[in-house]
Amino acid sequence: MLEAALFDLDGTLLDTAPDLTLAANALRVELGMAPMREDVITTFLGKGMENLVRRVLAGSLQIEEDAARDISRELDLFRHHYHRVNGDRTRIFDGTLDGLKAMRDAGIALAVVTNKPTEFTLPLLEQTGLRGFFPVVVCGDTCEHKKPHPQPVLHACDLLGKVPAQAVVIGDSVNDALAARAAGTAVLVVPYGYNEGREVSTLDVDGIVDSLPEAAEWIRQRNDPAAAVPGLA
Ligand SMILES: O=C(O)COP(=O)(O)O
Ligand SMILES: [Mg+2]
Repeated sequence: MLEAALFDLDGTLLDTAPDLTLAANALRVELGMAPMREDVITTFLGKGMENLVRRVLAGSLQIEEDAARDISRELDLFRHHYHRVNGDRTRIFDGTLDGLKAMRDAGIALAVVTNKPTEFTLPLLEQTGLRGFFPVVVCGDTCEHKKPHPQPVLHACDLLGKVPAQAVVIGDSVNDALAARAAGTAVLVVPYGYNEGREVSTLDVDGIVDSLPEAAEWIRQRNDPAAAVPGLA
């Protein structure tokens, strides 16, 4: 029985790419680099803020192996720019509210599991009116590891008092899929988010749902298979 749904934030609940692009380009311009297209920067999202800044500095999804290079100054600059615009052009995806309400009404415990740092996540959830849905919010700096590591997923399950077999991760990317599989939860993905430029059909998941109401229906049928097959009930 699925009793908990763990939501990715960027690309699943909220379309945050426009604000992240503004901040990324403000950083590039400040450092004397040309701004980049939003659709390209959108492919850099998913593995957390430090990875994003390394990709933005490299202008490429592939960052140099020199991942040890100290970028604390650039991270501070990015943080400053992102705080200035965070939320301004962010919008809630169609279906987010209806899907969350359907799951809440069905008694499903809801959590956010995002790679976005806490300092940007909580204001966004407040501003968009989503905070009240989530008794548990696990951010990119909550645990030692981020998605695709299973730790934040397992931590959210713990805080909700559920075991992984009772939970489904609902996300948009390879990072959600890998974290969920490693944690032992079910996993659904939406096709409208950010998957580092790749089709979600390439991912190892239990299902692709077009919207969060469809995810709520998937959970309902999974919990009550007879309901999906009239006549067998
Ligand atoms: O911060 C990121 O890189 C992406 O955040 P997400 O885990 O909510 O998609
Ligand atoms: Mg995401």
